[in-house]
Amino acid sequence: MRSAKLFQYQLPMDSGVILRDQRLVTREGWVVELCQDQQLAYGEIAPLPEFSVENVAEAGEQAQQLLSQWVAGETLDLESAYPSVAFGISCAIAELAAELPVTGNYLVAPLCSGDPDDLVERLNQMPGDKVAKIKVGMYEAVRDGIVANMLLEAIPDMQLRLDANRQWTPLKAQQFAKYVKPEHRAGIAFLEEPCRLPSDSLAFAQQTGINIAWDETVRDAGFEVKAEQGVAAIIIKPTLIGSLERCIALIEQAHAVGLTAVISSSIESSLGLNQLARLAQWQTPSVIPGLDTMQLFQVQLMQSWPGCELPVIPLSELDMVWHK
Ligand SMILES: O=C(O)CCC(=O)C1=CC=C[C@@H](O)[C@@H]1C(=O)O
Ligand SMILES: [Mg+2]
Repeated sequence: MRSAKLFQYQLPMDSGVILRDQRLVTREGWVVELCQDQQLAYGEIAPLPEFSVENVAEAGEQAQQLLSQWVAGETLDLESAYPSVAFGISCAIAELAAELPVTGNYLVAPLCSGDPDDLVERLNQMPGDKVAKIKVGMYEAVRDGIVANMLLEAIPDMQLRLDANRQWTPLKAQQFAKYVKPEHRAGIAFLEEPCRLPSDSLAFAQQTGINIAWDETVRDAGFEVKAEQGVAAIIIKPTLIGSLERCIALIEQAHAVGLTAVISSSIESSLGLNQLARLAQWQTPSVIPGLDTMQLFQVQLMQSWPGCELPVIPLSELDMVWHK
């Protein structure tokens, strides 16, 4: 016996969350509940504005069609579903089948987009490998270079991840690199997407010795996982990529050619974030995932994220919009 429900959520965000061009005031999405033989399982469908191709309404509509098929015992074609829908439904199915292990990797790479002194403080308190992520490309490239160099000098055993989100021209990327002393460059685990064009990013990595990682490029049509000089990692944001199967296939391809795969958030609620931590522990156990995004919310959903004290909204407070 199978049944399914779809709940809608709207969660208030912290005041300063800016996506590419807009402020994200409210995070909207859906919670999938599957029930089979009295067993319940959950998944989150949360298309990210400006990043996802689908919007929240389109995702909800498609989720209802697929869930009806699931209840009827049909095989689902998640490969052609919207990425957020495929991810949310496949997580719930994997949870039901006890395929998605319950232990998670909750060691996150602290994310810093403001004061680098706060980051030094957090890193000094961090157990084990010191990994941090800073957003670059928002201010002067020279300033970014100085900040990166300062952090690498202050914490020599740190592995720094940087993310430029394709903001730099090749010239600006060079200006950045100029301020990072050559002896510190190996401390940069990777710089995500320095330039608008992947070919410029690749040339930058090869010229400067600063490793890069693909994030946006992974979602470009025709992307293939391959080993290239200067490329260290691929970033996998499952909500933007698709089903668990698709994410795992990408992770396996990355490992096969010697690339690191980093599971990263698309600003899911604590429900989805916990599942991402479990996916990370399962498929990329030795890599710190990019999941330091709980701080962007004002509330949590259904489950709490370890160490987070924000209030938790229970499922009973959400509107159930569909069931079968
Ligand atoms: O990768 C991480 O450590 C956290 C996730 C993260 O930085 C992002 C998630 C989603 C959209 C973006 O605002 C941002 C990114 O630029 O990658
Ligand atoms: Mg990015």
